[in-house]
Amino acid sequence: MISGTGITKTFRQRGGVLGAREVPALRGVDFAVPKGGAVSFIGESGCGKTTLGRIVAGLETCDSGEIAIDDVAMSSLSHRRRQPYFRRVQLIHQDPYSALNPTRTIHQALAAPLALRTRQTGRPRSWADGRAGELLGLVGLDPGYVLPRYPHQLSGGMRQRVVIARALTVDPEVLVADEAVSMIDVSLRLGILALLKDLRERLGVSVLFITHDVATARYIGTDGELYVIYRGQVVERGPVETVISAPVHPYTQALLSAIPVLHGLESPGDQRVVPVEASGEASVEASGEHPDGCLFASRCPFRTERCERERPTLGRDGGTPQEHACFHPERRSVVAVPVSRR
Ligand SMILES: Nc1ncnc2c1ncn2[C@@H]1O[C@H](COP(=O)(O)OP(=O)(O)OP(=O)(O)O)[C@@H](O)[C@H]1O
Repeated sequence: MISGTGITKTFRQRGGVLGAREVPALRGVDFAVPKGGAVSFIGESGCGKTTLGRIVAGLETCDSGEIAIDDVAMSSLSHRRRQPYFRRVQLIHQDPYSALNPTRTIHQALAAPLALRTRQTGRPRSWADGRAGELLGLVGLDPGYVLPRYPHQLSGGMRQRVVIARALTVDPEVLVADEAVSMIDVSLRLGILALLKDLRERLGVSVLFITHDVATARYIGTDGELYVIYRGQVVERGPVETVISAPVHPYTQALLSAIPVLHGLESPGDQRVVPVEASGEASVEASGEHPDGCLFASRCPFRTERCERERPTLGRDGGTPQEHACFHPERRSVVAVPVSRR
């Protein structure tokens, strides 16, 4: 079990005509990934998803807040004593090509972490060779074909499976999948998602899934939780199906309404929510408009004077089944953006 409380991170960006500026990437994020569970974070580009994934995997530190692994607060440990805990959390990047050394065969890529694991667990050296084949089989690859090859000799989907196999060498308890299928050919994506789902079931590994795509979040964990993140703040959180079928925060509604559908197949609805702008950077720039108010106020069609003055926090006000950070939570029909069949 891994959890985060009040995770906050601000980056200082240099350069540009305005000189240095502070970019709040995460603003007090709370989360919990139960053992064997699936939690998805969804939001537009720049909302802080990758930063959160890196903090959870121990690759980045937060400015304030606490990460706890199996109820042990990471801040209470020295850097060295933290490492065995963070080893239980493995990050799977979106780009499987850059994650693998192009000058090493897959056998070599797996041999190093397996040699370490062999020493840690006191197993005989011969165990590592057998384990490499076992792990490749587990992720749906033929070891005889894959082991002697270099990354460029494999397809994107196969490379991502190798990256997942390498993550499994240390027997992790949590996989953090950051846009794990976004750089893979569309035809191969479903296979990788099915694999992550299968690993959850077979190995009991938890998955923290980071995506901008509602459909993949739904696929990975229909029994899990969905966190909708906007400019570093969680604005809606609840069971995946509840949040997707009955979103109450206008941002979630806008995010869902931005899903294109073919003419004639739109969801029925009577109230249109403004689609989300493509650029997260643009919304960051808009932050000056309501410095103390709701982060979404400047783009929200339902804002009131209170929203511009006060920032809502995550809670269940209004009797909704899911948590939300909105003064006007309401189920509104989401009308997907129609696109032409041609
Ligand atoms: N190392 C860094 N230095 C400065 N700013 C950063 C750094 N990493 C992230 N940021 C900024 O923090 C904000 C959140 O970035 P992050 O990559 O976490 O978002 P994201 O939701 O994962 O976006 P994307 O889907 O485009 O990767 C962005 O405004 C980004 O420009």
